[in-house]
Amino acid sequence: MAGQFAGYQNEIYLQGYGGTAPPFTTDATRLEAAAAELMGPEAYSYVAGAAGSGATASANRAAFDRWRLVPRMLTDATERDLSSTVLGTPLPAPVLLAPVGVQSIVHADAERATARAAAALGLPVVLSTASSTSIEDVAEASGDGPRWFQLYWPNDPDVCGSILSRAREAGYTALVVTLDTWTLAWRPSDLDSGYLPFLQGEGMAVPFSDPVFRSRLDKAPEDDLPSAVLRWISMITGTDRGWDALAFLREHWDGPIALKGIQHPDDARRAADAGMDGVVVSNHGGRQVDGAVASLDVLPEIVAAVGDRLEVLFDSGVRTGADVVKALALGARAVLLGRPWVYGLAHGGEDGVRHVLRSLLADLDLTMGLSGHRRITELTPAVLRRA
Ligand SMILES: Cc1cc2nc3c(=O)[nH]c(=O)nc-3n(C[C@H](O)[C@H](O)[C@H](O)COP(=O)(O)O)c2cc1C
Ligand SMILES: CCCCC(=O)C(=O)O
Repeated sequence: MAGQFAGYQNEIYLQGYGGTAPPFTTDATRLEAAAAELMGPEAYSYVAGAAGSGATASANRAAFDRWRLVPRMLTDATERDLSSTVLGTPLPAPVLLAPVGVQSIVHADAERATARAAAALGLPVVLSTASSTSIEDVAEASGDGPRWFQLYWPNDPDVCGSILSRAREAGYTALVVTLDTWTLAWRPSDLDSGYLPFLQGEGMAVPFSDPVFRSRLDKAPEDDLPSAVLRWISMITGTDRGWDALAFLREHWDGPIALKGIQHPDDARRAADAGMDGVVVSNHGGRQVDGAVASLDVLPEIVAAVGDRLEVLFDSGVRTGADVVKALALGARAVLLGRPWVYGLAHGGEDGVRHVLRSLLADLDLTMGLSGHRRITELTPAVLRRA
């Protein structure tokens, strides 16, 4: 197990392609700057953008900086095993690819490229309902790789049931239900460019390939795109359902379910009361409520509230191996990574995503070893100090 991921460091040195030379940088900030040059300005703003002033997106990063690792010496951490099981899925390391919609605006290979890169490393993709590739096509690209499905919850029960049964059929094992985006937040960069990919029919592959959704339309999406898009948007927006409605999902999904976008311990308790298997502590990467609390800042209290009843996953702001260690030490079962691999996709499709994931895993592996930790279970709050 030693160097299972750390070996990528040697590979880079030996081939002499570190820094900003080809193929790609290993630094998250430079990666984003380079992606900005490669992507169209609208697509870049959409991916990088945040709600409002960007206060929550910045707070997500600042929260990591308030915790520091305390490395331990002579612990014999040369042999390391980062493996873990998350919502029933055995993983080589507790890292998943966060659900990210409309990947066609980033690269022509879109979700297929991402699925292949993730599968090569044994990390799960969480396929977005707002995908630009269908459930079945991504399953095919993912092959034997682990895959989960993220639901934007249609208020038409038959449409919802149809999408869920397609995902189960196609081998997606866990369901992530996103609750924090029942309407899009105020996002100035997209408003200023007047850019919303959905209105151009991007990110519609899941509903448009669904027979039940199609049966709800007067005209097929191929004949009347705007009406089909608006019909779908009207189905997934609104907050007419309450906690009771989770019973419907429990009935229609026989695998684990996690609720994404949880930020209050009482909501986490309600998730546990409703028979959910997990929550994802997340503020959607600062894309929804501007001024919302940093995701990492609420993680400990949510773990304290429900950590013994369900699995607590985490996202928003993870960029480095040390960030992963900090989130796991504060009680996360696993972390989801968002924007960085999307920038990798912009750089080089499947290779770019793989590079970003391998870089993060190598950094995580080295940070674990150099801090004196061999296993994920050794990460507890005791390995951190407040800065
Ligand atoms: C371009 C983009 C699209 C996203 N699309 C979705 C989505 O379709 N469903 C969802 O649950 N979250 C979506 N998210 C949120 C991510 O799943 C995740 O919560 C967030 O990106 C994590 O923060 P990070 O980017 O700082 O790592 C999206 C994020 C970005 C940047
Ligand atoms: C319906 C919104 C899908 C994309 C998304 O979640 C985001 O842009 O943050």
